[in-house]
Amino acid sequence: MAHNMFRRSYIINREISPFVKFLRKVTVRHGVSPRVSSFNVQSFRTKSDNSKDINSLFQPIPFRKQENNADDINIGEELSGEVKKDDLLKLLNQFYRRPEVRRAATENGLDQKLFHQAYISFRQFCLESEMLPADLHIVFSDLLQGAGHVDNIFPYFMKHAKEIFPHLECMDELRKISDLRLPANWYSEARGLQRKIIIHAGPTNSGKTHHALECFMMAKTGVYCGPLRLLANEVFKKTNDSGTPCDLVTGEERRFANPDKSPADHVACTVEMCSVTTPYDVAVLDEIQMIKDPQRGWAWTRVLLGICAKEVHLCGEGSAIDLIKKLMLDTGDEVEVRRYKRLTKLKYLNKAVERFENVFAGDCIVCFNKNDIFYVSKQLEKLGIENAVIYGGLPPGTKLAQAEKFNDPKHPCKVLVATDAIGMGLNLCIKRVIFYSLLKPNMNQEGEKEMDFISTSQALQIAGRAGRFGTAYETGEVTTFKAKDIPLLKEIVSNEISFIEQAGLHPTADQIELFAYHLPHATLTNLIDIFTTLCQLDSDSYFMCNMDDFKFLADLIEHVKLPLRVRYVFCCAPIPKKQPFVCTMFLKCARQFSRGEALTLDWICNQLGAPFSIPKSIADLVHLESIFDVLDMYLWLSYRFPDMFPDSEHVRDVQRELDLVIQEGVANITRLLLSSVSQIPASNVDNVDNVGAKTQTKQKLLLDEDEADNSDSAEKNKLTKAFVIAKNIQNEKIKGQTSGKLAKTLVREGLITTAELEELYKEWTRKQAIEGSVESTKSSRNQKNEPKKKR
Ligand SMILES: Nc1ncnc2c1ncn2[C@@H]1O[C@H](COP(=O)(O)OP(=O)(O)OP(=O)(O)O)[C@@H](O)[C@H]1O
Ligand SMILES: [Mg+2]
Repeated sequence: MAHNMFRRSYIINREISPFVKFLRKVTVRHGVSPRVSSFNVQSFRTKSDNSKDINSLFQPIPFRKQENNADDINIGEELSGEVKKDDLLKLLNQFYRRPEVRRAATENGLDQKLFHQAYISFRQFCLESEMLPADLHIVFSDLLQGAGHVDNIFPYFMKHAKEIFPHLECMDELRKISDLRLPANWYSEARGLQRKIIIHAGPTNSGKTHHALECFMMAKTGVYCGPLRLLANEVFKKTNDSGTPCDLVTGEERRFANPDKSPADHVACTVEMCSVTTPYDVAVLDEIQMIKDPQRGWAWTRVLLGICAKEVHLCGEGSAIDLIKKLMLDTGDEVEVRRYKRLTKLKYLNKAVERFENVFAGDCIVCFNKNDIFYVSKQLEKLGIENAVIYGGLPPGTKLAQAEKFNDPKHPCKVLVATDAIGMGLNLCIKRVIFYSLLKPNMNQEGEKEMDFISTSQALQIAGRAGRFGTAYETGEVTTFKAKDIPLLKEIVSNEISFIEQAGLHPTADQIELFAYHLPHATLTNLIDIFTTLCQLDSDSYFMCNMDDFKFLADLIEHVKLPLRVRYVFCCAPIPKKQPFVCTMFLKCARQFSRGEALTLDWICNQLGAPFSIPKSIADLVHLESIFDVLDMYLWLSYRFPDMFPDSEHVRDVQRELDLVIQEGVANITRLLLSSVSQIPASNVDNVDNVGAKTQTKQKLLLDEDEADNSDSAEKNKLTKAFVIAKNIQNEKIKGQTSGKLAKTLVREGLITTAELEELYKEWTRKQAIEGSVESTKSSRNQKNEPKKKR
C-alpha cells in the first residue's frame, strides 16, 4: 500500500488533463516556458498548530491491568464480598453523569476531553482487572449496599487519571521549565561583563564586515560568527593569511592554525557552533538580520545575548537596529551604531534582457529553483555561451570552483547562473544581476511554505552582488529577464525594508530533557509540541522558531531505541529532509547507533556505494549531492559522538574526492542536461511541496527498499507539479481562504479568472475520485503479490 501511495502522483500522469492544458495556456500567455515556469513552485505546508489546546497534546498512557496470580489473595473480596461487574458498571455510569464530578475534575485540570478519556480508561481498569485494589473494592461494595455516596469514587478516579496523564501532577513545573520570558538571564557569564555592542549597519557591499574584521584581527582574542560555512572559511583564510593564527569551527569541520592542534586565540565559526562560555576580547556576529529567520534565528539571539566578549560587532541591515537596542536594554550593554554607504554604484536598468542572446560577459542570472537553473544553463549553452552554475545543494568546493572559473579574467566562462545561494558568502565579479523570476518559495514563521514575491531585503541583498568593490566592475547593474518584471522589481526595491520586530528562540536540550523527566512516555515530537504550546515568551521581542524540521527527523527515528539526549542531538543534524536518500541514511545511522555498532568507514562506504564515478546524467548528479550531504551528516555526528563515528578523517577524504567528482560533473553540466532524458526527480527539486516530500520520504522509508522509479519524464514531472498547484488551491479553499496568496497571485497576474479557479477545484475533486479508484484497484492487485517495479 505504501508503495502504491508513493507512486500515486505518477498514476495521474498518464493522460493530459484539462488542467495541464490550462497550465500550458497560462505559461504560453505569460511568456514562460511551459517546462520551466515560475509556477512550478508550491506553497502552503500545513501549519504545525501551536495555538492548539494544550490538553489535546497529552496522550493517555495505557494502564496496567491488575492480574490475579494464583497466590494473590483478593483482600477486597475477602473483606466485603464479590462485586458483580454489571453492578460496577451501573455505579460508574452514575458517577460519570454527575455534574459535581465533572466540576471537581475540571478543578483538577481535566477538561471535558481529558475527563472523558480518563473515565473510559478508569472504567476499563475497573471492569477488566481481575482484582481491584482493596480500598476501591470496598468503596464499590459499600455503595452497592447503600452505604456512602457515588462521589466517593472520585479520589480513586483522580489517582488513575494522574497515572495515565502524568502532566496533571507537574503542570507548574512544566510551565516553569518552558518560561522563556527573560532569555538574557540564561547567560550568567555574559551578564557578568559590561559589553559594548557596535552595530555596523548599511547596504550590501558597504564595508561592514571589513571594518568589523579589522577590529577582530587586531584584538588579542576574537571570534567571528558567520551564517555559512563558506563565510567562516573565508574569514579563517583571510585571518591566517594576515598573520593572525585562526581556527575554523563548523558543524562538520575543525581546523587548527597551530600544528599541535592547541586552540588559537582567534576562531572563525558558523553561528550555531559559537561557544558562549569562552571569553573573547572581540566577537563579530555577521548578517545580524538573520535573527528573524524562522528556522535559524535562535542561533543569532543566543550569540547576541550570550557571547562573553567585551566588544561585540554586529554587521547587517539597519532594519535590526531598533530590535537590538531594545534587547540590550535587558542586558544593560552599551550600544553604538556605525552607518555605512555603498562603496560602488548600483544602477537599476529600465530594459529587461528578454532573450538569452542578450546575455553578456559579467552577467549573473538569478533563479529561485534548480529546474530554472538547469533550463537557463541549457539555453545559454545552446547559444554557445559558457556558464558557471551555483546552487545551494552543491558542495562548498564545487561552489568555489564555479565561482573561481567565473571570476578568473582569463577563463572564457563569463556568465553565471545561480540561485540566491550567492546572496551571502561568495566574492563574485558580477557586472549585471538579472532576476530570471521574482517569485520565490518562502518558509514563514508558522513553518508554512508559501510562494511569494521576493522581499525588499532579499532583492537588495541579491542585487547588491553586482559591482563588488575591488572587482573589475565598479558600477553594478540590475535588471530582470522578463519585461513585465521590471516595474515590479523597481517597486520591490523602492520599498522600505521592514523593521525586524522579534528575535528567534528555541528550547534547549536541557529544557527538553527536563520535560522528558516529567513526561517519560511522551515522544520527542510530543515533548516539543507540548513545550512550544506551553512556553511563555515576551512576544514583543521574541518568537519561537519553527521546529518542524526537527520534529520531522524525530518522527523518522521515533521507533529506534536511543537515549533522549542522543535522539535530540541526532535531530539537530543538518539533514535536507527533501532528499529521501539522505533521510533513509539518517535512519540507518540511527539504527546502527542504537545497536551499539560503530559506524565505520567501511560501513558508510558500503551503504553509499563508494567509490563514486563521474555523473552521466542530472539524476546521477543529484544523487551524488545527496551522498555528499550524507557524508556531511556523518561528519556532523562524528563531532558529537566520536566513539560511534570513529572514521571522520577518512570520511572527510572520501568527501573531498566526491567534491571533485561533483565538480567534474557540474563542469560538464551541459552534457548532463543533454543526456538526461528526464528532468531531475521531483522529490529533489528545490521547490517541491514539503508535505508531499515528507510523505514521499516516509513512504520510502517504510518500504526501505530500492529507490522508487525516478525515470519520470519531464511531462510527468510537470503534471505532478500541476496537480500540486491544484491541490494547493484546493487547500486554500479548504482553509476558507479562497483569496489565499497563491490564488491571489494567479488572479493578480491575470493568469486565472475566478471561473477558471472554480473549474480547477471541480477538476481536482474529480481527479481525486478517479485516483482513489485507481489506487484501490492497484492496491488489490498488489495484494495478489504482483512483482513491484524496480529501478
Ligand atoms: N576600506 C576598505 N579597504 C579595502 N577593501 C575594502 C574596504 N571596505 C570594503 N572592502 C572590500 O569590499 C568588499 C565588500 O566589503 P564587505 O564584505 O565588508 O561588505 P559588506 O557591507 O559586509 O557587504 P555584504 O552586506 O554583502 O556582506 C570586500 O571584498 C572587502 O574586503
Ligand atoms: Mg558582510
